[in-house]
Amino acid sequence: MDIRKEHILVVILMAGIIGFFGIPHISQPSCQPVRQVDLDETFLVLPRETDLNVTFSVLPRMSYPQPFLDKPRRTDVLLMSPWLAPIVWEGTFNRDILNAQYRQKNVIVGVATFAVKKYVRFIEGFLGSANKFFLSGHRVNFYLFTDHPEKVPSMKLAPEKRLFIIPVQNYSRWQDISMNRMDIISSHIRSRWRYEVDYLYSMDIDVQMFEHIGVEIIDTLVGTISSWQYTKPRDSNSYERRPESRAAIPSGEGDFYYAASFYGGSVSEVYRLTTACFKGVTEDRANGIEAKWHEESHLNKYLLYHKPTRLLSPEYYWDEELSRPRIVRVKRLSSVRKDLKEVRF
Ligand SMILES: CC(=O)N[C@H]1[C@@H](OP(=O)(O)OP(=O)(O)OC[C@H]2O[C@@H](n3ccc(=O)[nH]c3=O)[C@H](O)[C@@H]2O)O[C@H](CO)[C@H](O)[C@@H]1O
Ligand SMILES: [Mn+2]
Repeated sequence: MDIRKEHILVVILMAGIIGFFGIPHISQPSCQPVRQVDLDETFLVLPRETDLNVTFSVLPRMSYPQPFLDKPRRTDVLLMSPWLAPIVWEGTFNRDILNAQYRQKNVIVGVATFAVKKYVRFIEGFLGSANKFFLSGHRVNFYLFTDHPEKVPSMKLAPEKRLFIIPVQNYSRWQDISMNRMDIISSHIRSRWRYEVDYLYSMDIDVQMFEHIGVEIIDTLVGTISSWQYTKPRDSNSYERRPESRAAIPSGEGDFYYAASFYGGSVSEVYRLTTACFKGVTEDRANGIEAKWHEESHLNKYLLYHKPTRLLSPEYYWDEELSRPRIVRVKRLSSVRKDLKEVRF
C-alpha cells in the first residue's frame, strides 16, 4: 500500500470514528477544577491561608503528664461526636500545649458582637471579662456593632486586643436585631474581615466570662451545645419542625441543640454559615413565617447538615438560670440575668 492510500484510509477511519462517537473531548486534567464550585464558594481564598512558606518550627520542650490510650481523662461525658469532632470539656486538654502550637501560627481571631438599644448596658461586663479571659495572650479583634457608639465606655485593653466600634442601625423588633446579625456578619466578612482575621466568632453581648476560654475553641466550624437542652431527646429539643420554614428539621433528625450565642470557625466557613442562615431568614420572611427561635433555628439546621468540626460543651455558654450539674465542672461563660420585658423594649 503506498503512502497516499494509507492517508486516505486513516482519514476515512477517523471520519467513521468521529461520526460514530462525536468529536473526542480533549481533557486537561491538570488545569480543570476537580469539582464545579460556584463563585461564592471560591472567592474566599484568604491571603493568610495561601502562605506557602515552608517553615520547620518545632514545639518547645515541655513537661506534662503522659497520655495513655487506656486512661481516658474523663469517662463521665461524651468526648467525641459520632462524626469524630471533639467535644471540649474541662479536664480533657492541656492548654499549654495548645498555646505553644498557636503562638507559632500567630493567628488573629475576630469576635463579632452587637449592643443595640438597651443592650449597650452589657458592653462593659462583656469587654472587661473578655479582655481578661478570652484568648488571653493571643491576638483578638473585637468588632462591636452598636447604634450608640457614644455610649461605649472607654476601656484599656491588653496590647494584643483591639476594639473596633461599628455603627449599625436598630430595628423596632428585637427578633430582627438578633436575626440580622447573620446578614451583617456575612457582609463584613466579604468586605473586610477576610483580609483581617483568620477565625471569627459571633457572641451575644449579654454574657460574662468567668474562666479562660482559650485556643481550644479554635477550629474550622465550631458550635456550642446549649446548656438548656444537652440531655434532651432530639424530638423534644427546640428545633423548628414546621416544614413551611426554611429552618425546619424533620422529626427524627438532629444531633445536639446549638446556641446561637456563641459559634464560629474559619472566616470562610462562618461566611458560608451566616450567608446560608440569612438566606433562610429572608425566604421565611417572604413566606410570612418566622422560625421558632429565629436565627438560632436556622443555625441548628445548618449545623445538622454541615457538621461542626469541633463542639464546645455547655461550659462555654452556661445559662445563669440553671443549676449546674456535676459534669459541668467550670462555668467559663454565662448569660447575664436580664428582665426580658424591660431590656428588649
Ligand atoms: C442562649 C441562646 O440560645 N441565645 C439565643 C436566644 O437568646 P437570648 O434570649 O439570649 O437573646 P438576646 O436577647 O441576648 O438577643 C441576642 C443578641 O442580639 C443582640 N441584641 C438583641 C436585642 C436588642 O434589643 N439588642 C441587641 O443588641 C445582643 O447582642 C444579644 O445578645 O435567642 C435569640 C434569638 O431568638 C438568639 O438566637 C440568641 O443567640
Ligand atoms: Mn443572649
